[in-house]
Amino acid sequence: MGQIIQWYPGHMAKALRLMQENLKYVDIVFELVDARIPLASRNPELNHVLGDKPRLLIMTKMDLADPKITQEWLQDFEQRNIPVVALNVKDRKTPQIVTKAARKILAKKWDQLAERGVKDKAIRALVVGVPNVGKSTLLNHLVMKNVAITGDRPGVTKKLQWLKTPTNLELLDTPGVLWPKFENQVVGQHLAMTGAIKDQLVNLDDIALALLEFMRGYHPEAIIERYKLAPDSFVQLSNVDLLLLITQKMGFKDDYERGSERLLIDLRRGKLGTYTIERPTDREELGFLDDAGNDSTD
Ligand SMILES: Nc1nc2c(ncn2[C@@H]2O[C@H](COP(=O)(O)OP(=O)(O)OP(=O)(O)O)[C@@H](O)[C@H]2O)c(=O)[nH]1
Repeated sequence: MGQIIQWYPGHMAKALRLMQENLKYVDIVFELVDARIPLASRNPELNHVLGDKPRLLIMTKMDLADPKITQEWLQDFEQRNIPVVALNVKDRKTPQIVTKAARKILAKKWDQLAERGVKDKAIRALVVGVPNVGKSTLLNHLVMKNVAITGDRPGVTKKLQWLKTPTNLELLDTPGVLWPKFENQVVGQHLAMTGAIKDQLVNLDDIALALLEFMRGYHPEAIIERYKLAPDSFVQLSNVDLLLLITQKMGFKDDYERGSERLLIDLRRGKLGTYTIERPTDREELGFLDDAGNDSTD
């Protein structure tokens, strides 16, 4: 259960401090959030740590999210003057999309540099985000196979290692790990549903019940079809009874822990369709900042 260590406040503080120290070496921060849980997968502390450092918000796993709600989120962040893109990190176009967005954000500064004779300067970036959000996948995808470590830059405790990309980015080789804000039970459930918290750390049947509650309001037909339930099961049964019924249909008799695990695997593998758990209107309920700078940690 080594992962538990990630939740220690001391570790969180240390990681944030390290990130803060590394910030001075980069031009921009790529903050990754999961498109299905754009609130729970952020850490409001980052707003403080970043100060006025340019940031590009990258909503990952767009292919698993509800496209309509992704559009709502894009608008929401844009209205808050946070430059944002949504993507499937593994998509071929990802390096172009990310590089173009970063260039746009830094265009003015780069124009000034060009006037002073500095041409084609690489953009240096730090990738940050909560566990499982896609940081390593993005790094690997951006550098493609031409991994080249550019050496000899000053660093905090050691020389920093940079990865060059074919699109003229230079990425710090170690992404910054952020911890989710974990005070709110519902936030924890959302993180667990998407797999951002390791299954060993949570009670799977609690998460499965939370998932059924979500599906009840959002997408009942996905559950009905997948597990061949009677159409009115959602109306007649409590979540617990529904979970037991689904467990039976899966052939696990009354082993609802196994049923819960399978239900979550089905969700994460996209067998229940695309879904987005959080909408822009959930900010207040989940105790999240409004991104105008007045966040809940102020
Ligand atoms: N479908 C889909 N899967 C993704 C996407 N981005 C990442 N993944 C998958 O999500 C999982 C986690 O990705 P990682 O790149 O390891 O995430 P990380 O942020 O580096 O995780 P930690 O090392 O735990 O901090 C992997 O199975 C990836 O293949 C995406 O945009 N779409």
